[in-house]
Amino acid sequence: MTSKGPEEEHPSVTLFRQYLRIRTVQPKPDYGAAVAFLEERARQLGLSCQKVEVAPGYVVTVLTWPGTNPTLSSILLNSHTDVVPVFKEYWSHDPFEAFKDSEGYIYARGAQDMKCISIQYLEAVRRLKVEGHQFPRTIHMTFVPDEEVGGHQGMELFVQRPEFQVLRAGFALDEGLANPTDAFTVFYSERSPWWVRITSTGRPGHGSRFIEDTAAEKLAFEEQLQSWCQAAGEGVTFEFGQKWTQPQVTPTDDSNPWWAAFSGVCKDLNLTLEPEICPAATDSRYLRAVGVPALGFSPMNRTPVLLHDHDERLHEAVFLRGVDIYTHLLPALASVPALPSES
Ligand SMILES: CSCC[C@H](NC=O)C(=O)O
Ligand SMILES: [Zn+2]
Ligand SMILES: [Zn+2]
Repeated sequence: MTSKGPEEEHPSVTLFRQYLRIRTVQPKPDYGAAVAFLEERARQLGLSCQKVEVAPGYVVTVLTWPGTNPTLSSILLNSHTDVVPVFKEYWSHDPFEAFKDSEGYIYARGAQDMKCISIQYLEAVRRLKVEGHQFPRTIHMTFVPDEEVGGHQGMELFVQRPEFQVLRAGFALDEGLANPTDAFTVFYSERSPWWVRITSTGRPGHGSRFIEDTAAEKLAFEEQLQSWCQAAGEGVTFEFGQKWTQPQVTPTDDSNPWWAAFSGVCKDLNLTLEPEICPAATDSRYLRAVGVPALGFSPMNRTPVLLHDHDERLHEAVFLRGVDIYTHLLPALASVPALPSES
């Protein structure tokens, strides 16, 4: 796809670039500006907009497109609003300018992780609404803060709130990763993060030894740490910065009607899926832990994995193809017939 001049730019791309310019960058994200942007989108789309302040200054914004059958559970489309910091000196362009080069690559922090997805959800819903569609299941879009620092002031609190219960989420989509090949990655589970802080009050100097990443999977790992600290002598302690112990798997076979709908659409569109366990933690873990099956999916094929990297970028054609893909996925997901538990 050749690049178009600004006057010819696809409006979905223009909206994406506007959202990328909002500085929701850790450690001091401008969440107020993101919420205002989303409220305006809700107004434009004729959707209700609910703001749930899960902690002071931490708002989860929920845009809702009601379905025709309120007895059915809903589809939850999740994205986080925060982005990771930048080392500006290593970027070819200002990471908050959303510069588009002559080939159509959009450079910005959040271009892959994951402001693209937020706008793709919104633009897919807009298209479907304009075409006059309505589906049995309600579609909620949740825009959550704090994911990049663990989600403790975001999704972790939100799933415990009455406002979350009221959504009656039956299935969720959340972030995945770009895939440099022709295929699309989809995550059905995650590694469980165990972040360990070891404190040694012994002799000064560099007393640390980095832990092999696979060791955290061993059931006896905590005891091993305990014994290492004891063996090291008085005044050596450890604490967990994160310790996730509720790994859940979303089934990827046709016994799961959500998977059947999701993978069926991908098949119809001739998209090759690569189902994997996510090598990192996302807000999906909080959703799965409260019983909501979730898939991590960022529709970016033929795209190098550049999240958190310098020069994070996404081609506008890949972005627009993602809007198309959600435009096909949402009708199928929001039309999944009543589950046995719903009848
Ligand atoms: C699907 S990989 C991305 C997951 C990751 N979560 C926090 O590090 C993030 O950067 O948002
Ligand atoms: Zn992310
Ligand atoms: Zn990230």
